[in-house]
Amino acid sequence: TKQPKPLLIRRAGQLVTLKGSSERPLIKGQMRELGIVENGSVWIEDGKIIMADTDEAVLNRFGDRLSEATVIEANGRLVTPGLVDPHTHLVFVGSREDEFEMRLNGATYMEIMAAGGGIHRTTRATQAAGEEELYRESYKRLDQFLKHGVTTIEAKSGYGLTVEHELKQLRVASQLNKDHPVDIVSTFMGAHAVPLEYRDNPDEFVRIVIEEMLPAVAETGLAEFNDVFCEKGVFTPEQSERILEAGKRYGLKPKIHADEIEPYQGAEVAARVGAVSADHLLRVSDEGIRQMADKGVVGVLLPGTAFFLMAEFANARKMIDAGVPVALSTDRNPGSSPTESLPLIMNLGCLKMGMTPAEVLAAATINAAHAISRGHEIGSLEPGKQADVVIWDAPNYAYLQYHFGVNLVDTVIKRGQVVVKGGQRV
Ligand SMILES: O=C(O)CC1=NCN=C1
Ligand SMILES: [Zn+2]
Repeated sequence: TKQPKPLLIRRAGQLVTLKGSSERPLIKGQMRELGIVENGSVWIEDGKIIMADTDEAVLNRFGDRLSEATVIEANGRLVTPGLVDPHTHLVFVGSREDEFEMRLNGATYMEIMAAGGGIHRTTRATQAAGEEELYRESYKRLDQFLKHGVTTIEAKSGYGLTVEHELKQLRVASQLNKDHPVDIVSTFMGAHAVPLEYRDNPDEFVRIVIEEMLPAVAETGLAEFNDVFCEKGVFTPEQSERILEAGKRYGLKPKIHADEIEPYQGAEVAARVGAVSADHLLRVSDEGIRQMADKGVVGVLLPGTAFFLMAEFANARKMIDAGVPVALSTDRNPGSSPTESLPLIMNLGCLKMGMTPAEVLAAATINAAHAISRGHEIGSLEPGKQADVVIWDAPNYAYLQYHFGVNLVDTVIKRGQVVVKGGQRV
């Protein structure tokens, strides 16, 4: 078949390459080394980055083929790798703005959940929904992600809580991965909540997750990771560890929702099981931080949830300085973080978690890629990487965090194809 024409993105004011970060996530001062090339250009062929360097160097090598290439002028604007969101609950139906209003009238997230709302409510709606409705509602959220510069996301199940409905969610995510430009990496999260009917016997539900759900999911190959909501009133550290160790036996890499609402040793569980990431960490202990840094567990921070639940923010500064590789995510879900704007999450990283504009960019690209085991394919602009690129209506990377609350995405390129132009889907 005829290969598509080469694509040349020319003359970026700042080309953020993040080169040299494919082997392992960035820690400490490395998170501030963005590999910026002034007046940079990118040569793309067959959906891959061939060269990302100064305009002069790229033209020296490819100038004789300029006439056969499609040229996009960056005209001095900022060019970065496509953003990566390593933690979403993408596949669900419905919304919970009434619970949002209840919380603003004094109710708490856990009170609402204990009364049968929250996750249980979205679970009932998702169990009742067909695959077409789940697909259609999730497709719209993927368009929002793409318009905000996000080119790869992780998507969890966890609103099914039965074998049948968990597999339904994972099938929808798999089909969306085929049909939509945004790449999707899937996580099984049967251990998202203890269904109300097992509230008096949670260990029976843990047994169902381990003995019935995990083998069924593993057999389909529809999930790469296994995640658990380790939280007071949900799954204990002991139950979480059993579920994650069982997932490893089926080849599913562990992730964990850790220390989100109460300090609960979730980070310590992550270090013990060798989790790829521990997520939330608003209440993580110093010992948990030390163990995560020691084991290279990526700390995925979700300031959208802290913002939306009016809770305290994770101490990113402390984790970065302690050597934990930090990533950022929207935690897109209908209850605690209903947003697809990873750029807004980056603003919160700066304004509420003590991160610098360079660190939040590393956290929403290469470190997020490592949090979903994709550090070799995406998250930086280097030869051989997938050609996922964003041209921003901004002169430099600091401007992204300075001009907040609006969408500054101009063009998104996914595997070498223009999929957003002038901020609109094409
Ligand atoms: O509230 C939800 O639907 C999702 C959630 N899981 C753990 N925290 C929030
Ligand atoms: Zn979550």
